[in-house]
Formats: sequence, C-alpha cells, structure tokens
Amino acid sequence: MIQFEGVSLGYGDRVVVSDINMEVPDGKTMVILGDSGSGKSTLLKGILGILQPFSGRILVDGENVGQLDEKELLRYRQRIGMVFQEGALFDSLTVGENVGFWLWEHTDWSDEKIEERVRTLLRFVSLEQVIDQRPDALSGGMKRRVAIARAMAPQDPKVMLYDEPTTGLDPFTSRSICDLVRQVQSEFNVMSLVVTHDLHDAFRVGDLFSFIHDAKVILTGDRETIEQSTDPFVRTFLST
Ligand SMILES: Nc1ncnc2c1ncn2[C@@H]1O[C@H](COP(=O)(O)OP(=O)(O)OP(=O)(O)O)[C@@H](O)[C@H]1O
Repeated sequence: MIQFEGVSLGYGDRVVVSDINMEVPDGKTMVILGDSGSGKSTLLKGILGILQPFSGRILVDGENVGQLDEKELLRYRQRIGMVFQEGALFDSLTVGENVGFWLWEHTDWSDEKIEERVRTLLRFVSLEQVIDQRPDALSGGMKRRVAIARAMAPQDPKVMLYDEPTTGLDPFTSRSICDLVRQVQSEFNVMSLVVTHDLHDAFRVGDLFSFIHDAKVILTGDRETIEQSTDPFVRTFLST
C-alpha cells in the first residue's frame, strides 16, 4: 500500500501541497487530477524520495520513504517504475540501450543477460522490432511504450508512476497506452499513480481518483464517488 499521512511537500520554503492524506491499495491505480501547477508531479517526487516532506510521512509497503538513506533509496527505487512526461528517452541511444541503461550502469550483468531482459521488456510492450532504432525514428505512442519498458528494467515493479502518459497523443494512441498501463497493473499486480489532465483517460486507467485543488486533496474516491460529487471544482472539471 502507498500511504500519504498528513504530507506537505514543496521547494525551498514554498509549500506546494499540504496535509495530503490518501491511500493506494495493493494492485490498484490511483489517478491524480487537478489544475496545471497544482502539485501533481510533486506528489510523485515525494514517492520517489526526490523531495523530503516538510511534514507527514509517505509509506510504501510500510517503508517510510523520507527516512531512507542514499543506499536504501537506491534499493527502494528499483521497485518503482517512473514514466516521465513525453517519455524522456535519451535521443543519442538506441531503444535497446535506453531500456538497458540502468542495468548497464547499476549491475554486473553480462551483455547477453541484459539483452535478454531488454528483449523481454520490449516484447511486453510490443516493440521488440525497434530495439536498434533511435527514439527520434519512433512515433509519440511508441516512445511512451519504450519509456514504460525502461521504467520496468531494474526489476519487476511494485509501484508504477506515470506523469501525463498520454499528453500530446491522438485518442486512438492514448487508448492503447491506457490499455498498456492496465496490462502492467494486472501482469505485475502493481500499485500505480497516474497524473493526467484527461478525464477520459483517467476513467480508462483508474480504480481511484484524487482531485488536488488549492494545495489540498479535495476529494478521493472511486468513479461513482467522483461522478456524484457536488464539489464545484470537481463539477467544473467533469464538465470540461
Ligand atoms: N524543481 C522545482 N523548483 C521549484 N519549484 C518547482 C519545481 N518543480 C515544480 N515547481 C513548482 O511547483 C508547483 C507544482 O508543480 P508540479 O509540476 O508538481 O505541478 P503539476 O500539477 O504536475 O503541473 P502540470 O500539470 O503543469 O505538470 C508549480 O508552481 C511549479 O512551478
């Protein structure tokens, strides 16, 4: 389970989100919705341990992320797959090198073993055939698939974090990426957090939904809870 207990996060002395309380149960996907700049990506940085909470605790499987030292963080992050906005692939590396990058940097695995892992992951995202291509030869949807494969490279993930996985994609491709997010969830029984602006995609991937507004979580619940909410911000969001 991922638990936020009274968490405040921000940069320097600026608080971006405060007193956040929410839980993502095992094997479930939580979608974070809110205005641009409301602090959705900041929550992901808290889970990754990139940002230390000003107050409160973030627990992942009972482990307090804010208390991990450098070495423990490295171990912890191997179980967290992060898919950055736009995929954030290295353009100078091939697809295979992108997916295997972490393994080359952090393990003493042989090239053969790394290639086998890379091929397994690319097969999972249906892209083994582009292993030797460079990212600039790929479509937007293919880049997101590669980014998802790369995020799973260190080991089968326990947690997946997706920052705007479908932004800039056409509806058909967005749908296929949402289906892949679901496939990762069911194959590995991961807990996932998905940040998105797109309500359509949110309902396609999510089991639970959290709305962030004015630095707070104003509503968390399943689809029915969200659709029945009378909160003015949620109503406006649903009607746009
Ligand atoms: N590294 C940083 N240093 C200082 N301020 C930051 C940093 N990253 C983000 N911020 C600020 O924190 C606030 C929240 O940013 P964040 O990226 O979490 O929002 P978001 O809800 O994910 O936005 P978007 O939907 O536009 O991606 C913004 O005002 C942003 O300018």
